[in-house]
Amino acid sequence: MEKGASYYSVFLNLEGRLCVVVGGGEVAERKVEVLLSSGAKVRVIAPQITWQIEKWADEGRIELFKRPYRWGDLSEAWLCVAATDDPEVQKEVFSEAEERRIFCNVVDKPELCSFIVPSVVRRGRLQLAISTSGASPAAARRIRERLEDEFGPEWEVYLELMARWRKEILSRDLPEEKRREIFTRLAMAPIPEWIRNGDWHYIRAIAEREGLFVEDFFKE
Ligand SMILES: C[C@@]1(CC(=O)O)C2=NC(=C\c3[nH]c(c(CCC(=O)O)c3CC(=O)O)Cc3[nH]c(c(CC(=O)O)c3CCC(=O)O)/C=C3\N/C(=C\2)[C@@H](CCC(=O)O)[C@]3(C)CC(=O)O)/[C@H]1CCC(=O)O
Ligand SMILES: NC(=O)c1ccc[n+]([C@@H]2O[C@H](COP(=O)([O-])OP(=O)(O)OC[C@H]3O[C@@H](n4cnc5c(N)ncnc54)[C@H](O)[C@@H]3O)[C@@H](O)[C@H]2O)c1
Repeated sequence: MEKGASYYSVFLNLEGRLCVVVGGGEVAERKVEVLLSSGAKVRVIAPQITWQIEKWADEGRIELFKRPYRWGDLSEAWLCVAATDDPEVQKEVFSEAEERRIFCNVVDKPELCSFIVPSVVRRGRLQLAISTSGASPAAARRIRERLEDEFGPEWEVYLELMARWRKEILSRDLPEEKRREIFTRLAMAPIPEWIRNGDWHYIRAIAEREGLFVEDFFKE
């Protein structure tokens, strides 16, 4: 059985960092969209582009070089994506990336990728990233759809609440063990379910028990 790479999962902070996408078709567009939502500075290099990529360029959200890729285009990049329909160009982009030690996603060749992109469920600060290590992108999508049903929008609210409580608890002068006990108690409570059902009184009760504040969080 073909084994493939054993990938290392990370969450990159791309805020303000240049990411170069070579190619401007449907797949490039999908990759650009995710890069933009991660705060990356995006440069697209392609002679033909989708209307959406054109629109992002017109709005100044991305930089667009409307021409074929040439060696040197990756010089300032932190990360790149090769999303053309030309296998030769894909190889050239990958070899420039390797030479410059820039991570490169070659969308039609998992063997050439130095990183691959997961399927993601996003709920505010929660991200569930799913990968099949390239075995089946369609299966990754299916798993995402199942997780989307299980982890609804209430998880965004829940994590805002937990982040706020965590900050408050950390500001108390408590021994680490005590703190951990509180975090565990809060994490074990079915708070997302209560949020979903609008059971604010349960949430208020658990907060009060821990001496936490919720009044201005839920505007009923
Ligand atoms: C997760 C997601 C993120 C994203 O693209 O940003 C993603 N592909 C998605 C969807 C998707 N891609 C394809 C289909 C059609 C069905 C099918 O072929 O299965 C569907 C399903 C659909 O569109 O419904 C076709 C396809 N994809 C790749 C190849 C080449 C090959 O495998 O050889 C071909 C054949 C091309 C052809 O022959 O024409 C390769 C890759 N696609 C990956 C990621 C990486 C591995 C991810 C993993 O498995 O862990 C990897 C290795 C490289 C990379 O792109 O990073 C996104 C899910 C979005 C969502 O959640 O809905
Ligand atoms: N990874 C994935 O999720 C996934 C999904 C579907 C398809 N694919 C594969 O990804 C590839 C791209 O798919 P698509 O539908 O976006 O293709 P497409 O035909 O819509 O777009 C190809 C793009 O490549 C550009 N291009 C061609 N030569 C170039 C060059 N020398 N320099 C710069 N840009 C150049 C074109 O201008 C065009 O914008 C295909 O090989 C496809 O099989 C990958």
